[in-house]
Amino acid sequence: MSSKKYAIGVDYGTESGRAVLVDLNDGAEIADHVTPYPHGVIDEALPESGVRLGHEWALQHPNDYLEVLKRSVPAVMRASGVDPADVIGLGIDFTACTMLPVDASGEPLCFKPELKANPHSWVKLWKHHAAQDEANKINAIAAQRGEAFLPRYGGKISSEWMIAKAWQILDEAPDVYDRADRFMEAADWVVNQMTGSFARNSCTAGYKAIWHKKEGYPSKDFFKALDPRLEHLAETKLRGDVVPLGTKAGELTEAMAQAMGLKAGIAVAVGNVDAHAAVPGVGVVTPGKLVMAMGTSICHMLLGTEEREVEGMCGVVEDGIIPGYLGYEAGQSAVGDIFAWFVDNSVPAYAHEAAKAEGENIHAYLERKASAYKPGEIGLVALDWWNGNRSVLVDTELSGLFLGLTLSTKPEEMYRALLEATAFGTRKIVEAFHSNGVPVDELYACGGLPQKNRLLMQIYADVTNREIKIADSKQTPALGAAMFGAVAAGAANGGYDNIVDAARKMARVREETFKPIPENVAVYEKLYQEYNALHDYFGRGANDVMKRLKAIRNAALH
Ligand SMILES: Nc1ncnc2c1ncn2[C@@H]1O[C@H](COP(=O)(O)OP(=O)(O)O)[C@@H](O)[C@H]1O
Ligand SMILES: O=C(CO)[C@@H](O)[C@@H](O)COP(=O)(O)O
Repeated sequence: MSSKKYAIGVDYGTESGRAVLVDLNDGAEIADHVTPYPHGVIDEALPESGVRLGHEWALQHPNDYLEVLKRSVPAVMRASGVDPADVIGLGIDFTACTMLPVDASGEPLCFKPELKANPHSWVKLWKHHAAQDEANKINAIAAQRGEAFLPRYGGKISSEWMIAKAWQILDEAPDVYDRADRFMEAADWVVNQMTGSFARNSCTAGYKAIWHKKEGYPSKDFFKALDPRLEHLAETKLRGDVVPLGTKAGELTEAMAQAMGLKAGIAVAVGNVDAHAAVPGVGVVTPGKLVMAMGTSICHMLLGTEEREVEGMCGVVEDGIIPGYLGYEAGQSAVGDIFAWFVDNSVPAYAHEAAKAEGENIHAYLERKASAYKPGEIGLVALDWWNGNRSVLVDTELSGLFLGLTLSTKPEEMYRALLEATAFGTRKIVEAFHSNGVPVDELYACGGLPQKNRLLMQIYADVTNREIKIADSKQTPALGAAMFGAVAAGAANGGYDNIVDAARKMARVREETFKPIPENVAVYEKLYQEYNALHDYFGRGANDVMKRLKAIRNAALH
């Protein structure tokens, strides 16, 4: 045992989970290890039974999450050579709302032989979008009843969230609904597997399950108005104490400690949302600083001192990110995913070959070629709705659009247009907050994208006309999760008593920042007006062609 103390943060992403061992003195990331989920994202057919899934479905296998603990935690311990006796706490962060039905002992219903061929018994991943009908009804009924919670979620409850997903289970698989003792966030379920605790964290409950610190869940009357069978949802299948971030959920059990190569009894913090854990991870503990967790999607987080209504925000939750502040969240449901789609589906062989000849990956090749253009020179504008629109329109039925294509358009121009489109989407969000009394003075970026694509970051600075600071940490959500693990352990055990102290000691940003270039800002201002016009035309009902196309496609499929 040494005088140095450590915590482990485990970050559960969409495709993989990673464990990071962190030095509690300065936040140094001593070792990290990634475990790709053995079953990945299940969006075509169920494992074993082969049952086919519908459009917009996205499931996961709960055992994959435990695999991450069993493979990646021992791997970081081995690689670091740190004595397990010096690891005092563990925290996790997760995609959300990623939810699953479990029985009274916490066993996922998809483990039961008689239920495993039913898709509704599996984990519904955050990007499972098949509960849109339920979400539409939730919104219509909540608006009609004048429910006070609706403005706190930007006027719309998303199909990605807990109530819509639970209701979809009831609608389509009432037997699975009846068998479910609880619906749990995967974040809370993994903590349950490590500790035995059924505590629910206030972050996922607040942002994803319409829970409020003072008012709790929506009323029984509201649930009954949705469907009489849902009347008791909150006190039955959503029951469990909702506790603040940084709370110790419990202690690591003997069995899990053995499997993970750690000491039994160490503090395990309640779970957190990946994007939200990144906020203290970049050292943001005060208002005015918008944190962008940039990867397959972007989540935008911001602290405020007052509760404001902001169109299309994902939510405002008291203490939802940092205790003492209102935590605001907005987001874009596809960003890196759009670039991935483009390189996988729309880049011709000659470009792939040229990239290969240069020894570059295809993104780096397209970034280099796209950097040769000045803003405006490509003559294209795109709408970044390949996975629907999460903010500010909150509509998963919207889809992508390219405008300005000609016979001479090159793949790198289209790539640049997509980078710009996602930047315009972020600007829309920045403006929604800023003009509604939640100031955005600076941007902070973390996640995979800022490290992968400099052009992208410069475009974001130019389009938003704001300086962007970049997290020094490569694994910012995991660092944030480890900080909460240290808070769960407490200062008396070598950790911290609160997240602000932990962030001050452990978080860093890089010296280099991305600053807006005035001549680029001026051109992007014009392009943004064009984006905005298209955004409103296709997104606010003037032309619902995107929805009609989906309806025609659905009819053709049946
Ligand atoms: N050079 C690049 N430029 C832009 N996007 C990239 C580049 N390389 C990979 N991507 C995209 O980054 C995303 C992965 O981001 P990352 O932060 O690592 O993952 P996650 O969001 O799952 O945590 C993928 O969607 C991928 O298409
Ligand atoms: O919805 C949220 C956060 O609210 C995210 O968990 C979800 O967008 C997934 O994020 P990543 O793409 O894994 O960064």
